[in-house]
Amino acid sequence: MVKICCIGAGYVGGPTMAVIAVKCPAIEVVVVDISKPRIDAWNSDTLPIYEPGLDEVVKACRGKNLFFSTDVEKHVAEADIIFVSVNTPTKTRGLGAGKAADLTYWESAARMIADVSKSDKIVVEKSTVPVKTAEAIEKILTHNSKGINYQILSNPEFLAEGTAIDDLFKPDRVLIGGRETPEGRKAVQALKEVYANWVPEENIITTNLWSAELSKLAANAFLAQRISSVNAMSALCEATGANVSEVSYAIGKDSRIGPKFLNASVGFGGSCFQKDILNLVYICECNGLPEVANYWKQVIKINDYQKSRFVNRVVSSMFNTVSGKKVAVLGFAFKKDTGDTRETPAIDVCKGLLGDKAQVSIYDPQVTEDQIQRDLAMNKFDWDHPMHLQPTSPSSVKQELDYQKIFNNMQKPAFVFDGRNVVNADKLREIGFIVYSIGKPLDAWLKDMPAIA
Ligand SMILES: NC(=O)c1ccc[n+]([C@@H]2O[C@H](COP(=O)([O-])OP(=O)(O)OC[C@H]3O[C@@H](n4cnc5c(N)ncnc54)[C@H](O)[C@@H]3O)[C@@H](O)[C@H]2O)c1
Ligand SMILES: O=c1ccn([C@@H]2O[C@H](COP(=O)(O)OP(=O)(O)O[C@H]3O[C@H](CO)[C@@H](O)[C@H](O)[C@H]3O)[C@@H](O)[C@H]2O)c(=O)[nH]1
Repeated sequence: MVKICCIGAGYVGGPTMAVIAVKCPAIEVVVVDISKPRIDAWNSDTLPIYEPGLDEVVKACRGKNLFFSTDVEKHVAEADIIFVSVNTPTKTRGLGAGKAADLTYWESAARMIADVSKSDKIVVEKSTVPVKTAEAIEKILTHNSKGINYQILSNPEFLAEGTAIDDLFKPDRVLIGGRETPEGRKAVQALKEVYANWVPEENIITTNLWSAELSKLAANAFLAQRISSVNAMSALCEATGANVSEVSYAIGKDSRIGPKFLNASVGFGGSCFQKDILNLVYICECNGLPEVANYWKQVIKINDYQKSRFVNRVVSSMFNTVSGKKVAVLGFAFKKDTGDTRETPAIDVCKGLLGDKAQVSIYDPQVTEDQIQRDLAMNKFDWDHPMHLQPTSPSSVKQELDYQKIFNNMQKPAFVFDGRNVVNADKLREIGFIVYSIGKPLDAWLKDMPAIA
């Protein structure tokens, strides 16, 4: 029986390994982590992350061929294939602080693998890492190899939170990079055979190591760039009377552009886009490519601009101050169907409003009050915050808001600011609300109170 061990039981390690286990009954999969509360939660009825469909997959194979354990060394020693799926946050100190990826967790995992291994291993980079990381890992592993043969593969993960299980069941592609040597090709083949249990062969791409590592950063940069592009357009739409949804639809009909990922928003969030673009920017700078670095930096600058623009709209609409005014914030996670608050634009929006002394009440069915308090207490540089994986109790009860009742109880004029273009603005206007929708023609009220973006 092939044995897989995954180091890191987070948003990637947990769901990815659960899907491998459910699709490959002949493989034993053990997910290990240094965090006991996290492992305990994976072994309980309340999983540490909320992801539609995850409970069912875990329940189907946990205790059969899927295990969660804190006994990291034992399971690493026994494994044939080791996935490393630890966090790789942005460095907050020292060389490259604010941009470069912090590989502390990766390095300690690699050193531990070198220490405890007694048989040949395939070590798979699942975490998103800077291009050329495999070379550094190879050095750590082979430095003290005791005759053990290590093959390093890059197998970046492309799942998006909120749709992780669907994405893993039907990936657009699986990417495997390896050394172009006979041993390297053999290792690539071994990993390919795992995925071939459910992924069609034509969707499994094999490349060299550096292409695989860089493709992950490139994919996230391209995706985030689309959002910044449409968000930049949303500002111009508001200034001209164009409607960003109509513009997105019209351009998305061009098959070269395509319709996906063109929704204007208050800005992208999540643990990946900003971190990975900053990392890309740093790599470009280190390779003497400042023009390329500046090009990608703009994607983040527009994202920051979009968040400030939203806050400015709120404040300027209410006579340039929200001091003492009660603002309800509906939704705090970085997107729907997740409880993850890493880099959520809601943090910046709430901080902007609190900075203007608003009274802010926040609600998100997937996020605990403690988590929100921690997020708002953190200063901007604490990019990775390990507390985010506390068990949550997913509530699937959908509650419809009674906007008429809400309106009746609010001070007038009453406002709704929609950072995701999800409310029915016409209906709300009929009730009497002044509504701001990103990138849509402005209400007369808002036109008279131009925001300084
Ligand atoms: N979150 C996503 O949607 C997503 C998608 C694709 C790729 N990625 C990438 O995957 C990687 C992991 O992301 P994540 O969101 O799962 O992170 P996470 O913080 O949710 O999980 C990482 C886990 O690794 C554990 N860990 C750290 N060092 C360890 C060690 N030495 N030994 C054992 N366990 C250790 C931590 O305790 C934590 O539970 C990152 O590089 C990220 O960029 C994330
Ligand atoms: O048209 C869109 C699409 C997304 N978003 C926002 O963009 C952010 C990121 O969304 P999404 O990409 O769906 O979620 P992530 O879980 O961050 O997934 C991204 O980051 C992962 C980590 O690297 C990759 O694996 C995925 O392929 C990549 O989509 C969220 O705040 C969304 O609300 C928009 O504003 N407009």
